[in-house]
Order: sequence, then C-alpha cells, then structure tokens
Amino acid sequence: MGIRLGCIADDFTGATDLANNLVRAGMRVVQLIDTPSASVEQVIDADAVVIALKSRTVPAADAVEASLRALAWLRSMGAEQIYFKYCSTFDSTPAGNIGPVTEALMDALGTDFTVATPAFPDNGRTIFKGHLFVGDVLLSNSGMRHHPLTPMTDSDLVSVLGAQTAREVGLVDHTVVADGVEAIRARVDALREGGFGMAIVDAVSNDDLVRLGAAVQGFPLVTAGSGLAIGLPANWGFKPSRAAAQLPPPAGHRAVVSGSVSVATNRQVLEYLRTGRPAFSVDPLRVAAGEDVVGQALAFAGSHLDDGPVLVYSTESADTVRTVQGRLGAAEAGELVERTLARIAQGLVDRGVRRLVVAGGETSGAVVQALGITGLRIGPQIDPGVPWCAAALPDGETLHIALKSGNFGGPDFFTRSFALLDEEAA
Ligand SMILES: Nc1ncnc2c1ncn2[C@@H]1O[C@H](COP(=O)(O)OP(=O)(O)O)[C@@H](O)[C@H]1O
Ligand SMILES: O=C(O)[C@@H](O)C(=O)COP(=O)(O)O
Repeated sequence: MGIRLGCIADDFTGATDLANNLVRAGMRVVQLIDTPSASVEQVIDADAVVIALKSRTVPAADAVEASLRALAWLRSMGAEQIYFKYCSTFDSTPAGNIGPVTEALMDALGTDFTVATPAFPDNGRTIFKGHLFVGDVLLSNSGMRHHPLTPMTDSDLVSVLGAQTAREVGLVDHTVVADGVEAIRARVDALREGGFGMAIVDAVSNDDLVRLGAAVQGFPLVTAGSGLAIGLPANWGFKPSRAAAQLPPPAGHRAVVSGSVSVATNRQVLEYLRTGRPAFSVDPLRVAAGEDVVGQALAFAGSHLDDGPVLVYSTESADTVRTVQGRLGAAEAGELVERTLARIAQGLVDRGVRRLVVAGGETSGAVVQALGITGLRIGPQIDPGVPWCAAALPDGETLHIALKSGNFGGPDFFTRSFALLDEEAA
C-alpha cells in the first residue's frame, strides 16, 4: 500500500516540526532531505513522507520547480493528499514563495481550491479575522518584522497571500470554524462558487485545527504551518501515540550550532552563556575579511567537547545583523554565515559530536546538506515543534540531531534538550 499523506516542507526545521506533529497524532513518518532521484527504487514503509526542501527564500521559480518535483515523487509513492508546509509566521515576500508554490501545486493536482492556515496554537500562533498573532502581539509587531530574509510587516494574511497569487483569496473566519465541520465545508463551497481559489482559515485553538482537519478530508491539497497536522491523521483512523517516537540510544559529544537570529534564539543563547558553558561566537565580518574562523571555532570546540555541550553561534540582535548586512549585503551575509556554520558542523562531527542541536531553518538546511544526511527518523518532542531525530551519517554512524526553528523552544532549550535525550534513553 502507498503512503497516505505526502508533505512538502519549505525548510528543514519546518519539516521536522510537521513530522513531529504527525508522529504525535499516530502516523509513522519518514522525513527525506530533498526529493529522491526518480531513478532510485524506494520502498517506504510509512504512513506519511515529509520532503524537506530549502525553498522558502530561493527565487519563486526555483521553489516552484523543486516543489513540483517533490509532488511528482510523492504521487508516485501513492500519496492520497498533499500537504504544503510553510512557516507558522507565514515567512514570505510579495514575490512568494507561498502563493506561487500553492498555485503550481493546485494546477498540477487539478484542484481549484485550497486552504491556508499557519496557525499553531501550541506555539502561540493564532489567526483571528485573518490576522496572525505571535503570542500576544500581531505578526507585524513581533520580532518577525526584522527577519533578515522575509521581514513580515503586515499581519492581514488575506492581503499577504493575495499579493502573491493571481487567485482570489477569501477568509473562513473563526465563527464558521467554531460552528464545526459542516459549516466550514459550506463556507468553502460558497467561496469556491464565488470564484475564490484559496482561503485563509482562522484558528485560535487546537480544537479549531481538529475541526478544520476533518473538514478538509479528501482535499487533494492543503497548505498550512505544522498545526493542521494534528487534525489530519484521524481522517485515516490514526490515533495519538508516543510509540512511533523511539530512537536508538544516544552517544558521543554534544554541540549546538546556532545561525538563527530570531528573538527566541537570542534569548536561548543568552541563557546558555549565563550558565558559563563554553561558547564560540562567529563574526561574519571576520569571515568576510578572510580570517580562518572555521579553524578557530574547531580548535576552541576541540578543547572543550569532553566537558559537555559546546555552543558555536552567529546569533546576534536585529541591530547587529542589520549592520553586518549593510556591510556585506543581506543575501551575501546569510550565505556566508550558513556556509561557515555548515563547515563548522562538519568539523564537529569529524571530532566525534553525535548529539547536535542546530538553530534556524536556513542554517539547518545548510548543516544537514553539508553532513550528507538524506533522511531522518523522528523521535521525542523537546518543545512544541522540535523533536530529536536520528540520522545516518554517510559512514553509517548514527547522529542524534534536533533542528530548532528560530522562534521555538523555551529559554533553556540548549541545555534541556540534551538532558531530555538522556532521560528518554534511560
Ligand atoms: N550575525 C549575522 N549577521 C548576518 N546574517 C546572519 C548572522 N547570523 C546568521 N545570519 C543569517 O541569517 C539567516 C537566519 O535564518 P535561519 O537560519 O532560518 O534562522 P532564523 O529564521 O531563526 O533567524 C541565515 O541566512 C543566517 O546565515
Ligand atoms: O512553522 C514554523 O514556525 C517552523 O516550523 C518553521 O518553519 C520556522 O522556520 P525558522 O524560523 O526559519 O527556523
């Protein structure tokens, strides 16, 4: 039998976030890094497959091409429904990529309507009257307004998505969602008849997402953050379970590589530094000036790995990042830092690190690719949206890895994650 749900995630942390919610709702999930080559015969024993792309911030045409390739592969594996996963803060620009990718998937699947909801109440992302809240504030007042690649300055998702697509974007508001499955379906029918092609759906609670999940049963395509995943597995009869989240026992050195400049990560780095544990700061300007920052970071880590986790970070406040971007250019600075951190992560693994936390979606993409990882098994949740995973390194050894979305996780995430892994193994 083929897979039930085929998922396309626009970044790597987002992919593990989605896989985590599916696993917790009872599905057996395989996460693949990029689309396997069509010529490779694959036997996938899973209920859902999540293909992790790095397509959030690439040019829209490239994101569309990568997503269509993933779609073709997932369909060849028998996927009955497709889930396009983007960020719970709807990270995008007027050029895309959420709108163009959604349109292309709709065309390829021959469907004239789909839903869009980044809501993830467990992480404080709620949508009311089409406006996205991050915790207690509107998206446009959250740290996301300073994001280096996708600054979010408008909270009205109908207008944000509308700017990215030629299709009409409507709204399924919270009163309809509260009324239940039939009311949602009736509103969708009305929107469809009115010529709308997509609708932002309000959700302020997990119950809303569960109702929406039931309402979209049979839709060829859904688009969402990871939150909607809690409401879909039940459509195939799956029930919540922790059994699917077993990993092999952990071993080896511990390290954290953080290239996220999100508000939550800044807090986590500060909290970690307060503990007095070893930490090495990567300064992009010194890298750009030609200093061997990779060598320095690895020399530093090499002398501290025996004593516990070592943090290597480029995480800085929005002001500092802006200064760096002003000197190097935003895209150039991003790429330079990603490349540097990826080389450091590779060096850490060469020095025996086998428990690795990576912070930031783009950073995670660069690190996972540099390590030659092709698939992840999803393990126990550390905080909402962030599970430990197990990956096979190219030499066959197991690496325990957690890909932390920038804005996820409590302040002590960088130490508690390792404690949790040990507890789970005990
Ligand atoms: N000190 C820095 N100066 C400029 N850019 C940086 C710095 N540190 C990280 N970056 C870049 O900012 C981007 C952060 O994106 P990401 O890794 O997705 O994390 P997040 O979205 O949580 O900030 C990456 O491209 C990263 O290379
Ligand atoms: O949906 C979410 O918020 C996350 O899964 C996610 O995609 C975050 O991306 P980064 O902030 O770039 O890590």
